[in-house]
Amino acid sequence: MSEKRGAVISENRAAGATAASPTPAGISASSAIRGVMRVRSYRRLWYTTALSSLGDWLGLLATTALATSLANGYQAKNYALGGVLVVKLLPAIFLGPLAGAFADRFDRRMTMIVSDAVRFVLFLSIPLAHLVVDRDRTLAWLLISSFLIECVSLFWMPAKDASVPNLVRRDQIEAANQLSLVTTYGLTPVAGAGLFSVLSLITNVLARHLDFFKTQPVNLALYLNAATFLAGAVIVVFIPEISGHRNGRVVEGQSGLLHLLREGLSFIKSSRLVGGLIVGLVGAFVAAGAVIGAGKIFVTSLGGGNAAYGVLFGSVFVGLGSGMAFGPRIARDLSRRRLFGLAIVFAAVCLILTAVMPHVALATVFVLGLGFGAGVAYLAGMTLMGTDVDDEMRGRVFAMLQSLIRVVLILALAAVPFAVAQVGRKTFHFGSVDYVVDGTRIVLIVGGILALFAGLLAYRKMDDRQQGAVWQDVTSALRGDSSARRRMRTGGLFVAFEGGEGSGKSTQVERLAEWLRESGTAVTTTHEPGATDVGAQIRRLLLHDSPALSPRAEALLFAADRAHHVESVIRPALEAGQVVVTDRYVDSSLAYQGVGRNLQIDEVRKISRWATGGLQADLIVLLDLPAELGLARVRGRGGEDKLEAESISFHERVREAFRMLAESDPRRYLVLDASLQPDVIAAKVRAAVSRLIRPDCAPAPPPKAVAPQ
Ligand SMILES: Nc1ncnc2c1ncn2[C@@H]1O[C@H](COP(=O)(O)OP(=O)(O)OP(=O)(O)O)[C@@H](O)[C@H]1O
Ligand SMILES: Cc1cn([C@H]2C[C@H](O)[C@@H](COP(=O)(O)O)O2)c(=O)[nH]c1=O
Repeated sequence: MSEKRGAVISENRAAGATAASPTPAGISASSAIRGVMRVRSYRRLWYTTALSSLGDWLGLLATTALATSLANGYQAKNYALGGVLVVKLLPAIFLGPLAGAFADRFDRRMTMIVSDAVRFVLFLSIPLAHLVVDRDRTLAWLLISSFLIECVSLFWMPAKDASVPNLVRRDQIEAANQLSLVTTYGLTPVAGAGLFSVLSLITNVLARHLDFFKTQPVNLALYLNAATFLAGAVIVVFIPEISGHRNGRVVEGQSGLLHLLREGLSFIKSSRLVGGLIVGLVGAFVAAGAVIGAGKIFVTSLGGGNAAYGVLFGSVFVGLGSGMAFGPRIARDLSRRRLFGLAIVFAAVCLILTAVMPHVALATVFVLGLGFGAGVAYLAGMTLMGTDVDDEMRGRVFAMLQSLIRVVLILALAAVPFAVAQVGRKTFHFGSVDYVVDGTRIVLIVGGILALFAGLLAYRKMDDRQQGAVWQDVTSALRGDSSARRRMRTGGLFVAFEGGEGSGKSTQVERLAEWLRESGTAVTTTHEPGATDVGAQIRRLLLHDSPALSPRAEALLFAADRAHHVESVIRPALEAGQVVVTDRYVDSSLAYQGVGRNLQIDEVRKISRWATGGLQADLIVLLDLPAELGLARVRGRGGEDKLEAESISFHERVREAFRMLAESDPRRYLVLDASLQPDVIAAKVRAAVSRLIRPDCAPAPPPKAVAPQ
């Protein structure tokens, strides 16, 4: 429509729409994960991650089992087992930063392929060595190859982690990390343990008939383990998108690894975000190390046995998993920078409370909370590294933090039993009563206090909303108190129609409003740009007056129109409990300016969020139509405006952008084929709107006959 009227306000009987079926402004974890898995290149990377992680867990079980079976005597077996664990942890301490620089300097895909191929050969060499050399030499080779495998894994990990943000959209990074963490620490350990047991059973059966399997009890697992890495390498060959980014670029002048290392270190020193992440993660892992290191003695001091220790230990991981799975759902729109520090503070408080509990069961509850906080923080940290650290630094930052985590864990695990022994039992006298306090409690409290300071410091360093009160943020996040929900409690509902030129938005806005009015609902129909007096002038500037505007100026003018529109038309109508139906809203800016004009979609989103004060539509109806068809519809009416006059490829990109936006948040969108008959479209829209304004979720009976769908 070339010239639009002002906002039409219909003051019918008050809506009284006691909408009880809230449409969350966020997106459910499962649909976010489905969305990210629809990205082909990411899906392939996930297959590789899953295979590699399965190989890692299977490899850990198989190599430790083989090491103990190769050693003779109780002590030697323990040394062999400890030896495998030590050689697995050691490389991270000195190789981590170098591996990160490597991931930033060389083609990440090639790094992953070569790493997987080398791991395949190394894992395969262990059972082969077992076939040709004696037990002692096999054990020696097992330790050497485990060390080398770990070194190679250090190159694979940052290359993989740093690639994820290049394969998915920015708003999908959190879901991608969630999936990757759940796969690595939830699914594959269980699958690896299950597979290991099954392979052991098979080996036992085979050993009854074949001598080979008697002497080679875990080799089947090692062969399969090697195969997972080979398969992983092959899959990465088919993810060319990983290579299409900055990695592999030769930094002009100085491109050496040493230079990259120095550059990485100075970036890490100067970045408040990375500084906050370091402090926070050190705090979180000191807390985790304290619980793991002191857990057994702590449980014993409370009168618990091995079973209680197992439950307490397991609770850390159950909490971690829940934090990663449900954290984003609970935190919703809370800034991830704030969330990171707050989650560590929460974990620290839980640790302190754990330490003062009189009973194992109560302590377990707080250990769950501790794990939950750590899980939320870890996911938020990973997400921030993906969203807020530039591609060229990401490998180094990932690698540095991963190394740091390992070092802190090793140190905490080593220091805690020592500290407990030093503190011993303390007796405090209060009047005539003596209180005996176990050393573990004191160590746990100290660990909690350290973590608390770390969380607060991280929060201070990273807070990006220093003007806004944190309590408001937190309470509204916990209540799920999005502006959409609040409005729906007052009865207001905000529906936006979006789509390309001539897709039938104005027609459908009118049809919906007519139906609502007939059912006695107060409706405001409106549009962008130009629904207010000021807006009408902006519309002229944007669409008709010459000269052409620069893309940024255009984006700002659309935002200015929107700010005035929201303030003077939309918000008052919603506050009055009306249904507001708009022809175009924020998505038009994201699609036309963000994608059509090649401005960054996130930048445009920020401007719109600021202009609207965060007001989102409860339902976005996307009328989807090939650009050519829509343009043919509107060109018939003459008087083309500046945007209509853009090329067909511009309008096709805009269409794709609308579809992509809908795909990333399917619960808020109704995507309709705009080539259907107007009556059919109108009926589908009515059904969706009915579900939002009627508590029983049933579509309202149409006020008049409509064509069958
Ligand atoms: N479902 C439909 N099938 C065929 N023609 C339609 C359909 N819906 C609307 N039209 C016709 O297409 C033309 C454009 O419709 P409308 O003005 O509703 O689209 P619009 O999306 O608001 O356009 P604009 O992008 O200019 O705002 C009108 O002539 C209208 O009658
Ligand atoms: C809100 C908004 C609109 N546009 C473009 C899209 C259309 O080409 C015109 C509006 O024309 P209509 O006939 O009123 O649909 O403006 C945009 O580029 N960015 C926006 O935010």
